[in-house]
Amino acid sequence: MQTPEQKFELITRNLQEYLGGDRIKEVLAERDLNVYWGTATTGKPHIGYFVPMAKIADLLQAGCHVTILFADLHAYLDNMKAPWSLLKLRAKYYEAVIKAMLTSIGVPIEKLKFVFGTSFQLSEKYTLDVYRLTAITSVRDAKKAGAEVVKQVDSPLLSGLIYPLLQALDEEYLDVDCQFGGVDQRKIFTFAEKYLPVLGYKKRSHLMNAMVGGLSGSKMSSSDPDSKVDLLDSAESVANKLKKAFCEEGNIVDNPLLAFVKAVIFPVNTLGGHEYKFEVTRPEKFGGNVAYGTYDDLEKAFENKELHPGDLKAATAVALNKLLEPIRKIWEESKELQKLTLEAYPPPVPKITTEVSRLDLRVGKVLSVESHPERENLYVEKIDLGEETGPRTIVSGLAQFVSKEEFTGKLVVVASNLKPAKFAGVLSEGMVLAASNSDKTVVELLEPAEDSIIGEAITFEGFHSQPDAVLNPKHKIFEKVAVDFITSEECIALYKGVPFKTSDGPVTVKSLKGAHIG
Ligand SMILES: N[C@@H](Cc1ccc(O)cc1)C(=O)O
Repeated sequence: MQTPEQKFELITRNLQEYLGGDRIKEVLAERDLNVYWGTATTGKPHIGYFVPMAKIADLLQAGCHVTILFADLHAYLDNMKAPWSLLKLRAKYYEAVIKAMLTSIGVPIEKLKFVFGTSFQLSEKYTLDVYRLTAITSVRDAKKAGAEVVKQVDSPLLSGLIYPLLQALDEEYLDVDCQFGGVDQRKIFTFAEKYLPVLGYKKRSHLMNAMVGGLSGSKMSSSDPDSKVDLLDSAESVANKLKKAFCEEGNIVDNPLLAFVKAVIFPVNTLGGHEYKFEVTRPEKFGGNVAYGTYDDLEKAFENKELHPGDLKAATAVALNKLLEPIRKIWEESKELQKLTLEAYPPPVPKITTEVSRLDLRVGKVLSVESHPERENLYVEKIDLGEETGPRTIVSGLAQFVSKEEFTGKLVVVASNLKPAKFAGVLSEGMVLAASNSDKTVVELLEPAEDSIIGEAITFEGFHSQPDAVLNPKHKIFEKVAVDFITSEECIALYKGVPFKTSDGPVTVKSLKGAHIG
């Protein structure tokens, strides 16, 4: 049996900071503590996640009731780091990988409670509390609270302001005494301490672990592949990344490797009072094998230059791979998890450049349509392409196929970087795209989806867009590309089988299938 003091010691050891220690002690004097740790289900979790996992092991050992929150809605609210369509899949991936990590370090996962944010954050009561909270929170406080967690962008979104409010409410709805998180969460934690009581809810305590730095010296981030070690990286890749890590001989202050060994390797391997030695293997001529029983011994040896960076890196790679091996094994043995990984984090389609990349196709709005003064098969339109220089004049051979009434006001697709050319005396500054059947008896306009934006570019997935300012007519780029413009069985305009797209979806024609576009 542990005393409340022993439990408190275990709960708070190795933390960078905690708030509300007295309240924790009060609870412990009567019963075990209810705690939760939340993670937004965004990018793939990396090895830095071992730090909170080690603390979760401590919490369980101290008899705490621990809940793990997969904050799926938060992943969306933070600049759509997880797009809505991938939300469920990302949350599933997190669940699998976090459970694998816990298992790898010997934590009995059946003692934990796992909860998804959207399973309770969309209830009527919770939603009303969000509104109540928005009505008493200043924009300034909301902004400040999220500053170190929510991605800061040039034009901040409202969702990022609401994020900390929901995190504060989670404490009430998960019915805990205490929230645990990285020290980066500090401002959200103090926000919660200030505002929950205003809503008539209990003020919670907060536990904060230190953040481990990225291997190149900065914060570990998914956007810098060399600074981040993924939980499913191969053993060789782990060794290679550590080899490249920033680690100066004798420097113990700015040393991501040592920081990682201190925050993860020692705590994880000494859970439950286990004996552990950090082992370094090296040839006799470099001092032979050594083992360090405490982090302090290791640090001292490194500071005194008795341990070389190369040897520290190799030894850390071995220790880390021991933690990762069971996780890799779970994935290797599960086709389902491999599939989930690909679905939750679809690899970006590599883009290619072809002649279509050089075209500049834009959404235009037809403002007016006149008959051409000399040619009865031609129209002269004014078309708005959203340009500061005003609408363009464009001549089109559509008079026999489309009435003026039908044409006026329509959204169309305009080839906007053709060299301006005269048609029977009228200068045309572009070309309206249309599909036609083989004997040219039916011609139909290409129609962007109705909420497309005037002036936006038509895109083709998988193809780069690098339009020429003006296409040289001698090279016949447009003509060459147009050979591969064709409408599908669903009347969608395609280039080599890829739809013409705007922000509102594919571009279509009224009825022509398998028809050429020009
Ligand atoms: N803010 C946490 C995620 C989180 C979300 C909601 C919570 O209630 C708790 C935690 C993070 O940065 O990952």
